[in-house]
Amino acid sequence: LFLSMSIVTVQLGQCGNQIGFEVFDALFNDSHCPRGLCSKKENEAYQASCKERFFSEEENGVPLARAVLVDMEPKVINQTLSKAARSGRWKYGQHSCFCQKQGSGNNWAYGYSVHGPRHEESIMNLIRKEVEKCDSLSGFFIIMSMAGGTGSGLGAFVTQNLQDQYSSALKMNQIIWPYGTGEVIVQNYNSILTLSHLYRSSDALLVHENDAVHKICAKLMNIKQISFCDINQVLAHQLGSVFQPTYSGEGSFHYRRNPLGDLMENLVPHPEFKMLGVRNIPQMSENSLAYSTFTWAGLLKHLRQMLISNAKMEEGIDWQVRPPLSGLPPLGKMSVNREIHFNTSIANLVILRGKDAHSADVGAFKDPALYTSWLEPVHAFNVWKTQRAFRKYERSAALVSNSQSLVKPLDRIVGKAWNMFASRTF
Ligand SMILES: Nc1nc2c(ncn2[C@@H]2O[C@H](COP(=O)(O)OP(=O)(O)OP(=O)(O)O)[C@@H](O)[C@H]2O)c(=O)[nH]1
Repeated sequence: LFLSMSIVTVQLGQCGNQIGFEVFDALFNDSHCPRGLCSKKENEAYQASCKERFFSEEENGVPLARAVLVDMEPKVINQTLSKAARSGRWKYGQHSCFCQKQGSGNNWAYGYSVHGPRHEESIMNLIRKEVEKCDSLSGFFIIMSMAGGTGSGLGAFVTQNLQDQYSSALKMNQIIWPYGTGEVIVQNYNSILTLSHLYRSSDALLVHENDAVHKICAKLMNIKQISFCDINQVLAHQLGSVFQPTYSGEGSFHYRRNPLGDLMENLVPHPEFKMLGVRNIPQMSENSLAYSTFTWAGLLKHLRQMLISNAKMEEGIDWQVRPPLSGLPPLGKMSVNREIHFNTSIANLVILRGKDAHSADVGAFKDPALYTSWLEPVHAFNVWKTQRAFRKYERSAALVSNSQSLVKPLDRIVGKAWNMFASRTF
């Protein structure tokens, strides 16, 4: 009766497949972490809930990721399959991959208009088989880059098909925002095409910026030579801290059944605003973690300031930024310089994991000054909790927000694309 509904993940292109692997690995490792810091019974319920969401069981007992892997070239898929098999703890299904010999060469239209229609039937069949393995389906989690060809073009095509064929299931896309500089020349075109298509067919876009995660690896994790693998592990950690089970309500010890549905309900109150970002705290290397202790009050104070000052990590937060004073007319508000940098939210969800999570005070996130005035502030904030600690963190918090923070990066990409178009680069 209280089993969780399942999520089918679709991993597309190099980026989607590499991230997908790290996500399943993080989920599995966390749910089998020996130090859950909670009762045995509670830990077992947590494991069962995670399993039902993200894994199905093979006959010999090895969990299989509820995932479909799609790429137009075999290299990354083969690497991904063998990494999972080598973990010895979970793997991908033998018949869950679709790949071809030739990529899309960063050509979005090729992914969307050529590969998509050509392989539609095979890909949708694989997805259908995965859906049929679920007792009940919460929805789809679609992982892809925004700037490549296969992941983004084909990903937009597949998302649209999912919308047509599974209109009542939720679709959340995890999209990777490209580095600001030094990547493929057509990334701005590709990004705009991806976003405009997903805006019509997806229920929510969870965005991670490569530049921001790169900085976290450098500053918080102290990694010197940063690889995609490092970036993907940080990203997977953030996603795990959002998608692992939490109690269904205040005082309840049952885990939430429909994670995607609840997430949308809490964070997407208006269908025109569906770009979400994640922040988490604390985030550090295992060495540093061994010597640190945290209080809920301290973590939440920092997390709130990260939100309102639009910082992606704890280091370098601007503590000058304050919510605008209520009662002043909008123009009056803007005249105070520090308030210009204030990041207004539509909705926020705070997720607390670990010791005494029930006693943490999240009142500061309920302040109406944090939110837009055209929605009822009572619906704008939600909190999910569990006593079960996440990975090695005795206490940790994640924040998923629907806020203004992506407006600037979006302006930048649109501006660059127009410039290229105006100088006839296409
Ligand atoms: N975070 C992260 N970003 C990646 C990874 N691999 C590629 N990217 C980003 O994804 C974009 C390129 O998309 P890819 O996924 O490599 O391309 P593809 O979808 O396989 O498409 P084609 O190569 O054109 O067939 C760039 O913005 C890269 O920075 C990864 O493993 N992690």
